[in-house]
Amino acid sequence: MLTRAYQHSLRGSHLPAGQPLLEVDNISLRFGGVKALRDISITVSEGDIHAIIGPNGAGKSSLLNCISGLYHPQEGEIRLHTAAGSGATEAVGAHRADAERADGPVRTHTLTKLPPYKIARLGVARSFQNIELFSAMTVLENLMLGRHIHMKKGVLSSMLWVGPARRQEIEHRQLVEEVIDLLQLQAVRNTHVGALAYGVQKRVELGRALCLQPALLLLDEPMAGMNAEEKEDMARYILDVHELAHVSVVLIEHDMNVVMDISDQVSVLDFGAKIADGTPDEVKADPAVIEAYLGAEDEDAEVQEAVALMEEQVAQDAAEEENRG
Ligand SMILES: Nc1ncnc2c1ncn2[C@@H]1O[C@H](COP(=O)(O)OP(=O)(O)OP(=O)(O)O)[C@@H](O)[C@H]1O
Repeated sequence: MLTRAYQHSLRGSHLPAGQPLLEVDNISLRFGGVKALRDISITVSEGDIHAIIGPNGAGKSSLLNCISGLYHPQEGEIRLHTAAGSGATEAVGAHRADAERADGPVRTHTLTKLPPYKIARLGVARSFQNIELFSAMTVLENLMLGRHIHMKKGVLSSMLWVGPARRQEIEHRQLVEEVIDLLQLQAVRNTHVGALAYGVQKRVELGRALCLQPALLLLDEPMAGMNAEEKEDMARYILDVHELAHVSVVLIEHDMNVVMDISDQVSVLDFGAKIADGTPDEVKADPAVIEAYLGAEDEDAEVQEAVALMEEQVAQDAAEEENRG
C-alpha cells in the first residue's frame, strides 16, 4: 500500500469512519412546473466515495447544487455532521451559530437555507462541471485562492507579499505544496492555467477544492469531456485523494462504468427520483437501474438513427442539386 508523510491533514472532518457525515432528508426541488428532485434521501458516510449517477436530466447537478447552497429545496432538510474541534468546525467561527445544533462531540449543521459561502466555511468544497478557474493565473495562484477561507489576511495583501501576510502565505503555501505533490502538478506549478490541457485543468480544479481542507468534497462530473485515458487518470487521482488524504467524496457522474470501480456507495437518480441505493454490486444488479440505463441507451440510439437519416437526406439533396447544376 502506498503511504506518504504529510505535515498537514487535507481532511477537514474528524468524525470516525462510517458515521453519517451528510444527510439529505426527503428533499424536493421544483423549477416552476419542473420537478427536478422528488423526495430524495441519501446518507453519505464518513470515509466513503459516494457516487450519484443517473441518465441526463436525472437531477444529479440539482442535488449537488442543493447540498452546496446554490439551490434551496422547497421541502426537506440537508444536514452536515462535524466533530467538535475539527478543522471544519473551527473554520466556521462566528458564521455557524444560526444553523448549528450541538449533539455531544458531534455537531449537526442544517445546510438547507444557508448561502454557498457559509456551507463552504463548514468544509463542503466543490468542483464544477465546467472549469471555474482563473485562466490568466498560474496553477499555484489558483490553488492559493483555494485557501482563502482559512486566510486571516486578504488574498490581495498576501499576493503583495507584505508583513504578517507574508508569514501567513508561507504557512498556506506548505499545505498547497502538499496538494501539488498529491496530484502530481509539480511540472505545471508556474504555468498559466489557460495554457494547460483540459485534463490537467480538471486536476487543478480538484486541487483547489482540496486546498480548502474539506470535510466533504463534492465533484460534479470531474471526468466529463475526457477520453478514456484521461478518465482513468482522474479516477486514480480521486482514489489518491480518498486513500491518502482520507477525504470523503460525493461524486456526480454520468458514466456508470467509471464510478463502479472506485465508489463505496452508489445512489441512482432517474427523473428526479432515487431509484436505487447501495454498493456498486447491489446497484449494478438492480432491475430498475438496468432499465433506466437501457432506456437511455435506446433513446440515444433512436436519436442517432434519426440524425443519420437526416444526414443521408441532406447528402442526397446536395447530390441532386449538383446533378441539376
Ligand atoms: N436552474 C434551472 N431552471 C430550470 N430548470 C432546471 C434548472 N436546473 C435544472 N433544471 C431542470 O431540472 C432537471 C434536472 O436537471 P439536472 O441538471 O439536475 O440533471 P443532471 O442529472 O445533472 O443532468 P446532466 O447529466 O445532463 O447534467 C432537468 O429537467 C433540468 O432541465
